[in-house]
Amino acid sequence: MRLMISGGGTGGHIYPALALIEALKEKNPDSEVLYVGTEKGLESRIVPDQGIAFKTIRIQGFKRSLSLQNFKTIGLFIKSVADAHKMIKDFHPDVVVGTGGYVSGAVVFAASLQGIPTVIHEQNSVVGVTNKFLSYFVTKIGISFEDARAQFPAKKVVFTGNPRATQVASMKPNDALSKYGLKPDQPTLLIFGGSRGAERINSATVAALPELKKRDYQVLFVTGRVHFQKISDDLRGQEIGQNIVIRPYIKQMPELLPNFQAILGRAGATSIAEITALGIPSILVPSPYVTNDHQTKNAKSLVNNGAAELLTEADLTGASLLEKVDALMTDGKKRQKMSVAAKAMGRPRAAFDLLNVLQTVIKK
Ligand SMILES: CC(=O)N[C@H]1[C@@H](OP(=O)(O)OP(=O)(O)OC[C@H]2O[C@@H](n3ccc(=O)[nH]c3=O)[C@H](O)[C@@H]2O)O[C@H](CO)[C@@H](O)[C@@H]1O
Repeated sequence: MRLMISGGGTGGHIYPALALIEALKEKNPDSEVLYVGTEKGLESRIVPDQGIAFKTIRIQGFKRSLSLQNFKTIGLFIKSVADAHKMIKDFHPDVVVGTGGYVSGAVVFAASLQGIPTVIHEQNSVVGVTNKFLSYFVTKIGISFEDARAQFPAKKVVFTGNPRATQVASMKPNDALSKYGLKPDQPTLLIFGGSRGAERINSATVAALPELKKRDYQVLFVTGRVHFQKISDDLRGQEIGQNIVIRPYIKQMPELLPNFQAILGRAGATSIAEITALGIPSILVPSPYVTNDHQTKNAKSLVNNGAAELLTEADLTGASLLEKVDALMTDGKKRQKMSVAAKAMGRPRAAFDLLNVLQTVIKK
């Protein structure tokens, strides 16, 4: 198969694309893949690292309010569609896939204009702007939450789950924590705010550190690259504690994930796919800054099934974080229940189910 794929901006759009590529290479090692992203998005750091062919186009997002900038954006969109058009002509894909972000809008739209089979993948329960636009042109749409179905043309929708689930589901506990200076045999909590980090989760964690360092469990606190320097500066001279490790970003999240007894984090859709694939108990702090509050919806789908706990950003302080985390890390029975409930929601075959969708549109 010759696959052209595009997903950009944040990890939540990029990792599902990489997981789909991994599944394709497993089933069909001779496949050719070209990933199209932007220079500015996280994909320009993440994708070439994986040894995947990567090209960029320029694009920018629309402002939600009426703005002169939007005229420039329309100009850039037309140019980026033309650039994508040329890349498609050169690469001759059998299918073009978009996993979200503005860049996938230009690439998938250009492919559909050329009559090439196209598939988009929606990770969230509330559909993103780009995928909503593309849904009128594409051949098929893979979704990860049933709630998304009604927001798309019904005939095109296939429930696949999020391909990232497949990539992490097969991972077993291992000693990867030792690479970060943590003990593999000790209960460990991951605190992180999605692929870019979250300032409020970071500040609440920093406030809780003087207590966290006295605990029997370990904490891996991942700040997000942009926040790391400031946190390091703020903590300079303070004794952090042997059981706490602070990092800007984790490149090898799949191998680390099975080693956590619990996670405190945002409720981004790809994080949720990982949590449910592995059955990891979690405390979710949905970002209130995303379109239509979709992270709250993502989080509630777990909370309503007893798979996770909710901590709203409005209620998030060092003290409330500590209280929730302590309660979970010291109650093995509760974690066990949440783990079973979370795992029941997992979609470990998602990448292969999405791959099947690609194969059916190519055959057509
Ligand atoms: C602020 C924002 O717009 N967030 C959106 C973005 O979130 P975001 O990009 O944060 O995506 P998710 O939380 O869904 O996924 C983050 C991904 O990054 C990985 N990771 C994270 C940190 C790290 O150090 N290393 C690492 O590999 C995680 O393992 C996961 O695979 O896309 C999601 C999927 O469309 C949406 O649901 C979120 O609402």
